[in-house]
Amino acid sequence: MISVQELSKNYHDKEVLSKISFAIEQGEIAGLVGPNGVGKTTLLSSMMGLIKPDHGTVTMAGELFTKTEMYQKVGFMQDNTVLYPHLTGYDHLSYVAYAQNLSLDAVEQISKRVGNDRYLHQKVGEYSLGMKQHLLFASAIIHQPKVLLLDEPFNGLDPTSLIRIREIIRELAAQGTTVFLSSHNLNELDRMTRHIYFLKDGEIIYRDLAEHHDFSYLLTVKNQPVGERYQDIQVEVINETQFIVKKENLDLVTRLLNKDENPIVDIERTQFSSENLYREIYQEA
Ligand SMILES: Nc1ncnc2c1ncn2[C@@H]1O[C@H](COP(=O)(O)OP(=O)(O)OP(=O)(O)O)[C@@H](O)[C@H]1O
Repeated sequence: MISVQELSKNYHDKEVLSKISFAIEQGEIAGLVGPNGVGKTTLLSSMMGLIKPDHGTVTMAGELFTKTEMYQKVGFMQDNTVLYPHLTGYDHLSYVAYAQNLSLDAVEQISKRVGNDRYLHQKVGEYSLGMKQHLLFASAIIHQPKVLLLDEPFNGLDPTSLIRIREIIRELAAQGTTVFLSSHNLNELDRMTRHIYFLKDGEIIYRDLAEHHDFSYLLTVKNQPVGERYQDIQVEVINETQFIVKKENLDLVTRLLNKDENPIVDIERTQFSSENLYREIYQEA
């Protein structure tokens, strides 16, 4: 889980974060949203202890952000300025594996899973934006973190990569990883989470999208759900692996599917988009 308490950060006399407090439960995927320059990267970097906040504390997976033990439990996908152009993807991942006390087998495994194995031995200076994103994502999850912070993970990804990374994030969350994901891609956030934290004037505005509108979810699962326990839940069946579930039943159905090891392959909110909330909060036309 993630707990942020009264976190403040000023740059010179400009207040970017103003005593921010929030908590994200274990296994949740939560979104962080806000206009350019509002302070999302500052918040994530402060949570990681990479920027020293002026005030406040952060605890992730039970570890305080001031402790080095935290880095064994938390993964952070930063922007690509942290990459070294003269090193290969393999060099980068080997370094992270070494720092995390993992064998080099972990490098091969994670590269296959994320899909950057094809150009692993190429220098990063020759990478496209999407190729760098793959490498940054692989570096952030190579150690199966308990908490995962992602800064703009979807930038520059082609549709196949986007689907794969979305699936990996969901798999990690289903296994108990808490995910905090900063993105300008509201469509993607609509697909992945119902918990959104909007950053405005240094403060956090939390919205549980399920509380705002009466909507349902179209779920696509891996296998046909079977068993008596599904019988009492009102669902609209589309086909063997697709059905619509009302918002109030989503948590229950998700729990049952997790128990049956039947992962949700896709989830789509019907009727509503967080774009409406974004406009309302930032008062855009
Ligand atoms: N090292 C720094 N020194 C001074 N001001 C900074 C520094 N880093 C960031 N800022 C300022 O802090 C504010 C927040 O920046 P930050 O990068 O956190 O925004 P962001 O929400 O991540 O933006 P974007 O969506 O464009 O990535 C901006 O006004 C920026 O100019």
